[in-house]
Amino acid sequence: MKLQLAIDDLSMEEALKLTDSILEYIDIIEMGSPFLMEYGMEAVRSFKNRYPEKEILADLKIMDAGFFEAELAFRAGADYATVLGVTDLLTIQGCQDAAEQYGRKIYVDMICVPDIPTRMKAIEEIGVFGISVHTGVDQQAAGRSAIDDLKLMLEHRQKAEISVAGGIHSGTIQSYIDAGADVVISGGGICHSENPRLEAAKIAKCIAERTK
Ligand SMILES: O=C(CO)[C@H](O)[C@H](O)COP(=O)(O)O
Repeated sequence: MKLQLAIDDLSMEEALKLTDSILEYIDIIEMGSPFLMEYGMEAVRSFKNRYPEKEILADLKIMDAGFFEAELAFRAGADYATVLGVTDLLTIQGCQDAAEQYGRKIYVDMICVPDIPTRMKAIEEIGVFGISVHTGVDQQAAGRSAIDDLKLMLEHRQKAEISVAGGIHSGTIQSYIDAGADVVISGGGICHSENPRLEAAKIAKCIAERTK
């Protein structure tokens, strides 16, 4: 089980300082969608250069032009790019083609997919590396959590890795671990904690105990 730090709404300076301070606890560094809107692919290049031993995920949430947009991320050094599960399967296939050409990986973000089991089957046929359960920030504000969708996706997965995001922090991580996610993603839980290093350490400790 891996821990993915999502960097969404920090400045570049804040993001580098925070990442430096918690590096030992994280496996994947996500360049979040708002962070990429602010800094573009230069953010991916900078983070890959500074942390070559870590995996970098570009959360592009691709909706169209799958090959072209995924290629932008891979050329900048991303190990993973994301595409939306609600888009056309041709777009997801384009992303997968780019991943195969560059030797990298795609995660399909299932935010707002109405019929998860049916869509998962079609997505798995494309052969993507991973599928993400995602309860978005706006959905979290309306009181939703990702745990039920995670359980549903784990029930229906064939071989894709499953990651989960949606307001996860040290107080809620245990249920996601117990359910059996392959990757847990924490953004605001770590980045907006009063003590991000302590928060990341607590999450990493729960994960380490599970994998003992
Ligand atoms: O993709 C995202 C928002 O669209 C976030 O990166 C993801 O939801 C993780 O952040 P948080 O833990 O704050 O929910």
